[in-house]
Amino acid sequence: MFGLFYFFKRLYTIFNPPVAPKRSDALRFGILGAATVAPQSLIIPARSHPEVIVAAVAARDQKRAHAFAKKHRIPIVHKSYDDLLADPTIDCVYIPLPIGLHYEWALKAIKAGKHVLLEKPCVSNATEARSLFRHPVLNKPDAPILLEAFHQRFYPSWQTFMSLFDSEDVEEVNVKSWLFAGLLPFDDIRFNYALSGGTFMDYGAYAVSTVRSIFASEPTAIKSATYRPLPNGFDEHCDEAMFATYEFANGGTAKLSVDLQATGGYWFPALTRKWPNFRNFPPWLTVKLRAKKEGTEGRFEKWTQKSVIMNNYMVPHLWHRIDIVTNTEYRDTQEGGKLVRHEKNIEHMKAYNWLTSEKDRKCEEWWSTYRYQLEEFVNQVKRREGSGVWIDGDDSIKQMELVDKTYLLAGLPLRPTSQALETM
Ligand SMILES: NC(=O)C1=CN([C@@H]2O[C@H](COP(=O)(O)OP(=O)(O)OC[C@H]3O[C@@H](n4cnc5c(N)ncnc54)[C@H](OP(=O)(O)O)[C@@H]3O)[C@@H](O)[C@H]2O)C=CC1
Ligand SMILES: O=C1OC[C@@H](O)[C@H](O)[C@H]1O
Repeated sequence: MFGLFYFFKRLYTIFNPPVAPKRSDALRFGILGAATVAPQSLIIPARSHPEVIVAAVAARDQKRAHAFAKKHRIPIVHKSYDDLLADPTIDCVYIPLPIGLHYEWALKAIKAGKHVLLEKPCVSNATEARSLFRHPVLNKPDAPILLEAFHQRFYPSWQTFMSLFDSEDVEEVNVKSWLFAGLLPFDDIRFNYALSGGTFMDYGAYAVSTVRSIFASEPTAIKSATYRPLPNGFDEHCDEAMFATYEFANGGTAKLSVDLQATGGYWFPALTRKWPNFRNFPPWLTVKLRAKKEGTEGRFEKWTQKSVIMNNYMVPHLWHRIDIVTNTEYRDTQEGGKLVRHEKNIEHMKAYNWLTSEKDRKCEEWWSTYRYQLEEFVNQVKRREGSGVWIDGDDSIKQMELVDKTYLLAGLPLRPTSQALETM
């Protein structure tokens, strides 16, 4: 009963956080585009941050820009994205544009000396990623900060989850990221090749980032990659779903299943094949660790095997649960290792804030993934240490290299490179 009350109170506060008085040295953010995601990813989190002011927005359509600014109490409306970048009162720029425009505007923004919070995935492909993250502007002293906004990695539950195992011991990872069919129209920006759409760019980006973090390395091989196309009449270069298997140097494998139009899976498949499928929503993943021999008692060997499951790894601030499943087996060495006893234990964990052992890290139970991300972004801009969680440019480049390789193996073209590409 009390649990339910605190659950709803936390949810309410995520969307209605207390407003912090702003410091005189607060960073002034501008947003490129009146994007749907901007309130959840920046505008609401900014309210509780004493060092962040959302000061300006620019949209292609002036009426839309003014309506957006009024709704979210943003004082300045610029006539164009270029005008916003030229505004000397703006320190940081948030870019929630379609992926195909990320490179061009992120490059313009860093060249204008702005710090950039860039929506995920950072750019369309690895060529763009290398050009952007290795751009000479970022090597200067006092260079702007550029962050690919993989918000979920900043959240305590992800860090807690990662602390529960050693990457070397991971045998198998299974990621299931399905969005039930019908929520996104087939003409959404996510399914538009010219804008670098595709399910693997969207939900897939989270899945790829996740397995790369879990193994703390890049795959040595892609064992398989297959996709399901969009229905006839929609973009043939965009994947509606992608299924891939990767192999890693420690012998482990990762299986990804990402789908933005999940259907079927019910009884009477012929009848229900087009029904939306809610089975793997919210997205979740399992990490299976190698079995370990714990010791010997007389003729018996004790073995344990753990699996760690992260339920709702993408937006854990709404709700999440970490399950730790431990299988203990006793084997008789005089009977060829015959199983004589099996015990199964399941523990549940949650981490809506940092653990007690991490008390020096700042947090509130109602901070969203985006609020944690904003905290670290500001820490980096202000050259402060922060929680230590960060995603650097090399990480973003490797991420896009794997996305590219997967698309090619699946038989789809790389997402198109921007006309604005600069080669060094
Ligand atoms: N971190 C997260 O949790 C999420 C991240 N995202 C990411 O955020 C970005 C935007 O997603 P979302 O807010 O859902 O999308 P929207 O379609 O709502 O917003 C995209 C914005 O891009 C602008 N835009 C500029 N050129 C184009 C064009 N040619 N076609 C369409 N839009 C254009 C529009 O701005 P204008 O107002 O100027 O017209 C629009 O507001 C994507 O990169 C996506 O991957 C999305 C959802 C969640
Ligand atoms: O980043 C995202 O997170 C939430 C999803 O619903 C969305 O498609 C994606 O762009």
